[in-house]
Amino acid sequence: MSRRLSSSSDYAELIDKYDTWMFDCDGVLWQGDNLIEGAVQVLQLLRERKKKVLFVTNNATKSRKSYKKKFDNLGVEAHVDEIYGSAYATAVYISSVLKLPKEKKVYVIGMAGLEEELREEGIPYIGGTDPADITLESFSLEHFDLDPNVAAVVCGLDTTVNYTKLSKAFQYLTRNPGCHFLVTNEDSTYPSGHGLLPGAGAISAPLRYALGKDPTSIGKPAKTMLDCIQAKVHYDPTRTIMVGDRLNTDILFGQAGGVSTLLVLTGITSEKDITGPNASTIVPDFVTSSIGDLRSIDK
Ligand SMILES: O=C(O)[C@H](O)[C@H](O)COP(=O)(O)O
Ligand SMILES: [Mg+2]
Repeated sequence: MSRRLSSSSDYAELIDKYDTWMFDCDGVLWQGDNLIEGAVQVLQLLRERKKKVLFVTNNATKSRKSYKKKFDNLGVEAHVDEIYGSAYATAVYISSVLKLPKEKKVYVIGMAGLEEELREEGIPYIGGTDPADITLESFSLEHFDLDPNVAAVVCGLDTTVNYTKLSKAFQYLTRNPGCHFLVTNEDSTYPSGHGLLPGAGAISAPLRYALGKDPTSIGKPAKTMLDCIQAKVHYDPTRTIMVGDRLNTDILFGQAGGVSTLLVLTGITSEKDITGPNASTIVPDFVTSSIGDLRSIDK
């Protein structure tokens, strides 16, 4: 049973109990470019109390550096080494786990953030934002030159996905022996500033169906994301809390990582998902309406 938080003493107790705060982004700190009310003040009061603040997002459209710009633009204090995105974790997974030979490259279904993190890790790639692939022309297999050096296909949230990208990815995954099928994350939906949109999981779904096989998923709740953080940050899991808006990514991620979990209802998950006959079997430790609620300790 989750503990519902509502009073300023509840929040004061919570803040005293945890030294490291892992924050999901979409649906917790913001929706699109709209900040959640009180999010900035809460991050400030945690920093004033010398708490470690980390940002752990499945959104692969941005790199850590472009996220830093978003934080700056929104007036939220954040540092690149506090930001862990699935694009970064995917690039690190390819360089440190797959260790592709240097002549090998990745075919990308995804956006600039993913490409930037691949470049940062020195991983060559094709596809992605290449205008040749962002086309409404019908795909011609007859004129398609298969690149034998493509050793992995990576699929993330891509608002320019089309039949050409899916077809090229399908060719590499079915014709290049041992070609790895990776997805940055599997979120079914994305909480934009104007409502729900299909998520990264919906972008890779056609490929999974066509291939009849599941990819390796890097983002939350996968351990690969936690490995990425633990490689850089020391924290005590018993004094760490993961704050998220999605049960099957953020809360499962926290539970798998042995840290406590706080669910907020400003994003994907709503009251009906956690109460009543159809309540999820994923049960967070704590629930509160919004991250902004924690401001009440200062009142
Ligand atoms: O479709 C997606 O990629 C997700 O909806 C989105 O990116 C989730 O981001 P997060 O809530 O983990 O910050
Ligand atoms: Mg979220």
